[in-house]
Amino acid sequence: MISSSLPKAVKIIEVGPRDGLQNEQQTISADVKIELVNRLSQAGFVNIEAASFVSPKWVPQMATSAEVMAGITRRPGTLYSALVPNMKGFEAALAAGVDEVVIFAAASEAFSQKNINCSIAESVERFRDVARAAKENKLRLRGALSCAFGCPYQGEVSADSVASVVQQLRDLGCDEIDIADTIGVATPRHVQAVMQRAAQEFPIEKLSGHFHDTYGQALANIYASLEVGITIYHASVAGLGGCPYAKGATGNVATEDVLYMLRGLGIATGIDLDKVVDAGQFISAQLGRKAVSRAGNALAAKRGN
Ligand SMILES: CC(C)(COP(=O)([O-])OP(=O)([O-])OC[C@H]1O[C@@H](n2cnc3c(N)ncnc32)[C@H](O)[C@@H]1OP(=O)([O-])[O-])[C@@H](O)C(=O)NCCC(=O)NCCSC(=O)C[C@@](C)(O)CC(=O)[O-]
Repeated sequence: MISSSLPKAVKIIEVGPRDGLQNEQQTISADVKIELVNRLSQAGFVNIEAASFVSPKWVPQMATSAEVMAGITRRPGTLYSALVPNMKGFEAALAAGVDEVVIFAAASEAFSQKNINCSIAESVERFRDVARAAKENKLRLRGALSCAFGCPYQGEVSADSVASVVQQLRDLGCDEIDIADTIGVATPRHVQAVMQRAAQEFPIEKLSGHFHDTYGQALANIYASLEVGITIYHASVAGLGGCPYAKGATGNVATEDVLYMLRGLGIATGIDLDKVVDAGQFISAQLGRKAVSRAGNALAAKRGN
């Protein structure tokens, strides 16, 4: 059932420093990453995905994660999150002082193998220890579910496969679960169907939408998710991003575009759009290219920078 009214407020998780930068071919210094996180903190995000404690052989760009976590200025009220694939990653994340660990599974067997070198069942077993350790250390636990709308290796992914992994992540004790369109193939009705199926297994207010914009559908998919009551969204400043294990995947939906749309809809986020535009211009200049965010570039041009 689609509710006729949209939520009055939503939470935006800024994933640019992690999902956004992990696929960059050029080495980005820890100092630049720290400056980016600091600028995003000042913009008012309550949750920033700042790091990833994965194997540096698999994702070299994230090898500076401990340095980044040590160098940032923490804003009271902001949670700093990091991806953790196993206990080795958990120990590093704990030592680095992350507030929230993100275990990441897939709704597709093929993607699970390519991304974390094990089956979905094996990944859930591996995450069991991480989940227990997170609880023991009073860290927040988030579960990410990749390829919830399609897989680059096996194609279609059913809503029931998504629901089955949502159930398993719920049983591990996740506080929040991300339903991710890793390769950006979803369209609005499909998104609503999958979100509603996932919500049969996990409270809808703790489900989030993580949309890549590969096919230009991300804002439409967020609007469709708002219609069914999803109130947490991931976005990446300047539209940074791509997954190293999903060929052709482009960036996450740009945070500036999402904030611009939400502002127009009268939906509160608590985030200062101007400061996000500045952060987007900063990181794009560092990367030597124009930001992918249409709203970000338009607002920057209007201001004359
Ligand atoms: C899971 C593994 C480690 C398995 O990788 P493996 O090769 O099967 O594991 P292993 O246990 O044999 O370890 C291999 C080497 O990595 C080391 N190692 C092992 N673990 C760690 C660790 N945590 N931190 C640092 N080092 C580690 C380990 O010590 C060893 O080093 P060596 O002995 O060869 O020198 C690997 O596949 C991996 O790191 N994968 C991560 C891939 C990744 O980060 N992908 C992008 C994430 S984005 C995503 O998933 C989608 C999402 C969440 O963004 C949502 C969306 O957009 O849709």
